[in-house]
Amino acid sequence: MLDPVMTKPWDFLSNWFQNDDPTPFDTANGMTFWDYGSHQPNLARFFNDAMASDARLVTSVVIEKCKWVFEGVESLVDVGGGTGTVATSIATNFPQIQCTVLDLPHVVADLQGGNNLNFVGGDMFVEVPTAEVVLLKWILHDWNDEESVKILKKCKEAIMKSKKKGGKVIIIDMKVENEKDEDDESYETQLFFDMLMMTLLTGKERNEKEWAKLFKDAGFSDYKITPILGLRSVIEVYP
Ligand SMILES: C[S@@+](CC[C@H](N)C(=O)[O-])C[C@H]1O[C@@H](n2cnc3c(N)ncnc32)[C@H](O)[C@@H]1O
Repeated sequence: MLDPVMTKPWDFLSNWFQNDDPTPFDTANGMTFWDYGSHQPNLARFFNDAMASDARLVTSVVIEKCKWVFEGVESLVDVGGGTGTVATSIATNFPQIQCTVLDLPHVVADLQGGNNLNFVGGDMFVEVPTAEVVLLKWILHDWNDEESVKILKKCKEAIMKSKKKGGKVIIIDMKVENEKDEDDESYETQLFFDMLMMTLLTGKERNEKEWAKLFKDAGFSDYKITPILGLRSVIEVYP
């Protein structure tokens, strides 16, 4: 997070307010964060390592506290699943689930799957592989509402094409609170992540009302939120 590539965009906030670039990162580097990663293996490597470290912690908590979200599931695609830390853990703990990781081609190019795990290079805005369950961990907060609705619609198409009925999207992401409670650090973390998503990407952090609007706009009928770790929740979204 302290690599100059990540810190430089903060110096460009003022310029960005006066131009039409999508993000301060674009103003500082002349391309989007994801394009930069595809040109600069170093950024991609340390970013993917950071994501994998977070994934190890969060997945262990989800598997311990929310095992039931995966019970009875036969196929799952982890969209934007990075180098596969979450999917590997799910594939190991739930051998009956056929797991697929979808990520950008350069991220998954050299990765090998296993018995019930495979990697697919692609673009989630174009197609999400068919599966009963679609997992989105740390994905939708990277994108604005319009982009998030497009991703969710692709996820819904993937679920509807699955032969097994009763599918869902499982989102692992932040649900922010608008009211400030006694925990200053937790409130500051929400604000920091909201600013970080705006500075590096086109995203934002969302409260429950904002999440619910995304789900409705993408054609989903219901959802259930289970808080798991700090500000992080598991959100199950039903077609
Ligand atoms: C914030 S990371 C989250 C990684 C992983 N889900 C985790 O939580 O550890 C976002 C991921 O989305 C991937 N990504 C970005 N644009 C994508 C696209 N158009 N199609 C598929 N994956 C994409 C990135 O390469 C990155 O691995």
